[in-house]
Amino acid sequence: MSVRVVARIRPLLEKELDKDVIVRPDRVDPSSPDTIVKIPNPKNETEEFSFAFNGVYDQETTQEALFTREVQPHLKSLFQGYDVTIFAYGVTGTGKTHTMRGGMKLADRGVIPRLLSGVFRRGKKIAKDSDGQTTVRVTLSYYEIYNDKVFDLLEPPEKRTLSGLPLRAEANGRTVVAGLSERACEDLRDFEKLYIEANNNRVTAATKLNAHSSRSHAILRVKLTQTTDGNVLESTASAIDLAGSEDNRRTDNGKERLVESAAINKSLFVLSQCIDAITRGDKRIPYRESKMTRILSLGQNKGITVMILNLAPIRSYHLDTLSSLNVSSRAKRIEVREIENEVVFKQFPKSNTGPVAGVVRQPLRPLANAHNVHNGNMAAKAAEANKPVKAFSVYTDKAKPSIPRPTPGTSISLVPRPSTSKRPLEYEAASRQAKAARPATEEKITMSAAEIEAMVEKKVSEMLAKRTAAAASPQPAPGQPDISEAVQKRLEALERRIEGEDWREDSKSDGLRCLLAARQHKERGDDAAALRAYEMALPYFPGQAKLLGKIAKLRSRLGLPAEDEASQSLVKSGRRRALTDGEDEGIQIEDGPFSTAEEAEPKTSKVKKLSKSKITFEQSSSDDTPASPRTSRLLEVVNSRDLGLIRGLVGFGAKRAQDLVDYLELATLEGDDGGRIASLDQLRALPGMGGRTIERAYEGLTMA
Ligand SMILES: Nc1ncnc2c1ncn2[C@@H]1O[C@H](COP(=O)(O)OP(=O)(O)OP(=O)(O)O)[C@@H](O)[C@H]1O
Repeated sequence: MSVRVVARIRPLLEKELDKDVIVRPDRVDPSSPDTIVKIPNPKNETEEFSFAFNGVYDQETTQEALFTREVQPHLKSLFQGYDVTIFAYGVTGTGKTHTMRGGMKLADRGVIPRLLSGVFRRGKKIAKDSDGQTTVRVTLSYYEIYNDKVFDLLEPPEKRTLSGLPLRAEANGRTVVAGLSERACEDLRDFEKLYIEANNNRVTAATKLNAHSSRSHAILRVKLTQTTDGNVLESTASAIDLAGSEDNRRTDNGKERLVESAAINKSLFVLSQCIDAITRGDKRIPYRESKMTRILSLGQNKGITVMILNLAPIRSYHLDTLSSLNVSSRAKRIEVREIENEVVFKQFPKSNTGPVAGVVRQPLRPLANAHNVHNGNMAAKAAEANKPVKAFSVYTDKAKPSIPRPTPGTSISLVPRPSTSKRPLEYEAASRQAKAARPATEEKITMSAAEIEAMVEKKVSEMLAKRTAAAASPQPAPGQPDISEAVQKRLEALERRIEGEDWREDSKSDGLRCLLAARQHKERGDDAAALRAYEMALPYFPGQAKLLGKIAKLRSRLGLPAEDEASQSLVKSGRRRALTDGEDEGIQIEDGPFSTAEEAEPKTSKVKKLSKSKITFEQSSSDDTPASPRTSRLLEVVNSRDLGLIRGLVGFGAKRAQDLVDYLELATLEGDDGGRIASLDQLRALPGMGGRTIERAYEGLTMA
């Protein structure tokens, strides 16, 4: 079954009554329910885009109706041993919290209290119908991901550590939060008490857009344990209220909010990247890039997933709405193999020694968990059936011709696009075949270094533009030389670094990742998403003329007003403050000016001026005067991208050298200057190269 994606359009708020409504539900034919969301093309208002979903709920939809249609049917499956995940996605202020949590009045209660009510009711019925043979135990854990750190909401805020709780991958493929508390819940009253208390712990702060904006992703896990004659069946319902993405210019966020916002936007951005990667059938899904995506493991959790896309109907959300519609309509194409949890024989704790309602620390379980040990069974079953163990795949309807990409001026209907990508294992098999078919070319490594470099760059470009699926064809395209194993290894190493853990902690890579994603969106023709990604990259590279140029171009293409300088500088100053204060280790960037002398805007160059005034060596070789031999030598070493040579520079350790090389390789993809550094100013403008770094390297050069 694919991830079920439904859209809910919220009503106008009191302050919006005079606003222009641009989002409307529609249906395929008059007798069917709404399944389509229509929204004008921002470039041509006379046309409308249509996005198809599994269900669309209009402004009049009550909390009860939504629950009855979308959640209640899965309660039975939950008790049959399937895991159920329900999550709300959408821009800030679109009604996610309202949908998931709702209000205090009975009619206003959202999905979560209704879900719990259903669980308790059904649990009691099962116990009664079995004459007490079956016991049903409900335990809760509730946590939030705030600035990419996990905090237990069932614990008071004073108990939080700076780094939050760690995540751990279990043998069954699930990601769990280590050291999370669990509390047993006897009935709805128990739950409500806990839930209200925990929500008070949740980090909320007012923004201009929404006075009760939630600044964290909140994840409630309801664990159901059914025991009959010592046999235990466990299943979990997860209800997730994601924080909303937001545009910092629109929300007028302060500095602290900017840091939060960067973390929220990043995780949601990674989520959209994961959705894209899964639907394309990529081998590597970037789950690990954010804690939220690791936990959500969209398409990997083996149960039932419902994504509720919340939408605001008004024009001020136009581009944001389009962007969420794009992401969610792609999510619909993720297919999840439903696998029910196995009944496990287990010595259930005797009632006199077992935990009662109260705090129970979830033990650090051994990797081979006694419960829900799917992996072995799954693997065995999969082997039997000759099926991949992986629980997701993408619809691939190769017989159908591909639907052309939406172009401006065309009304599109985003029904699932036939994908040309392969399922993961097919892909792997194909890539193995491709390697096997390679030996003949492997032997003749007669390329020059420049040719190899060009090949690497071309290949990296393909990889990073996520075209690898196409490249996985067993036969190389006619006329295209295959690449050697050595080059292949180099590419893979680079890709690993980009995808890898080292980069995740490094904010420079976050910025680069945004640039890469922007480029991918641009290639797909999704200008709105590209603009968003470029704008997300801006705080990492403030004042970069090229980046600002791209943003300005896209904004004008999308018919948006030019970038507001004041808000830009707010983003920049907020970013810089966050960096210098070191408030958030997750997004720290190294020291130094980020702008080149030519590119920086005057008001952002305070730090730059300070560091520049200390520099006594050759200031710049960017003007017409020829560079000194020392400058030339330094640039030559840098542009060689030779790790050995670069590490020979004073102040360049392994990490800094590798970062520089990676940056240059990635910059090659972005820029039209071939990623070459032409001046000291340009070099100083690279992330991590500021401060005294370049001065020391320059002074440390010994000239023959
Ligand atoms: N279906 C609805 N019916 C009535 N009011 C709604 C509905 N959906 C949202 N609202 C109202 O809209 C406002 C914003 O909703 P909410 O706080 O749920 O947004 P959100 O998407 O969770 O925002 P954030 O991401 O900032 O947390 C609230 O005042 C809420 O009561």
